[in-house]
Amino acid sequence: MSTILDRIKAYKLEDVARRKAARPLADLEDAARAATPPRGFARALHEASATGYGLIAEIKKASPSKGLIRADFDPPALAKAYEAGGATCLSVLTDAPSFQGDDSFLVAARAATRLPCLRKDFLYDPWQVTESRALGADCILIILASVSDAQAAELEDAARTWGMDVLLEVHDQAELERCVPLKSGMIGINNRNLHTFEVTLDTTRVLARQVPEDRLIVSESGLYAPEDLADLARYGARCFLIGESLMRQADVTAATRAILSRPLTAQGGA
Ligand SMILES: O=C(O)c1ccccc1NCC(=O)[C@H](O)[C@H](O)COP(=O)(O)O
Repeated sequence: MSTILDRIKAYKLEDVARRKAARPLADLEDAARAATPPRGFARALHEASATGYGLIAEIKKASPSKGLIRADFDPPALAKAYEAGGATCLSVLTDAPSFQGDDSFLVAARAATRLPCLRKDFLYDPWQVTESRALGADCILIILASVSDAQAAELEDAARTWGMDVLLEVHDQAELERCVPLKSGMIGINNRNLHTFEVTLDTTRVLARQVPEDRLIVSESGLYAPEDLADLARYGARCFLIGESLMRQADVTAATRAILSRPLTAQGGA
């Protein structure tokens, strides 16, 4: 039986084929070269997590698991609200069919702040990596559950060619082991199973201990309270990717400050 991730992959491959047919590669590469330089996504997270938490705050209108999350949706205003609240980086969903995202949201959010931005989308083809840079992305996501080893290496190489960082996303031990030959220093542990939508912070509790020490851990999804961050910090996660729980708040700046409000101690807990 096909899962949501299978369905996303199927329509994404068709969408990429359409986009490639509509835009010559040379034109896309010109746009990528003309984009403002990458802002150092991984560097920002390393710096923030040296003394506290690194927060990737997500601009997310809707999702397959929750439907519409935020009706009052203004990406530049949300980007500014996150920046004022202390976010380290932004994640912007650009996928339309499942998340009501749009490429223009990334462009507008990045232009509104100085924060490095992740293009949160489903990438299978190096063409999409070049497109991400042309849109201004500072980082791309590679979802190990949805690509082969060869595809992951190819996407990573393309991102490095454009000076972008890469967040490698895993959900189980087998996917984590597949990251070993890859070069990116950031491992995102997604607490959400993208096939079943089940969310448990135990995913981070179990996998974080197995991540090599030279990689930066980002715990993703299902984070609602400062206590969640403090708890996962004890397992070695100092960086977090949070969408829904912040997007549901009227005052996004206050919510961002609040979730970051339990700072780390020297022992790594709060
Ligand atoms: O959010 C979903 O329902 C979803 C379904 C299928 C594939 C991906 C999905 N989400 C992408 C994400 O990983 C999250 O947007 C991100 O980690 C933030 O999660 P949350 O804080 O729970 O909104």
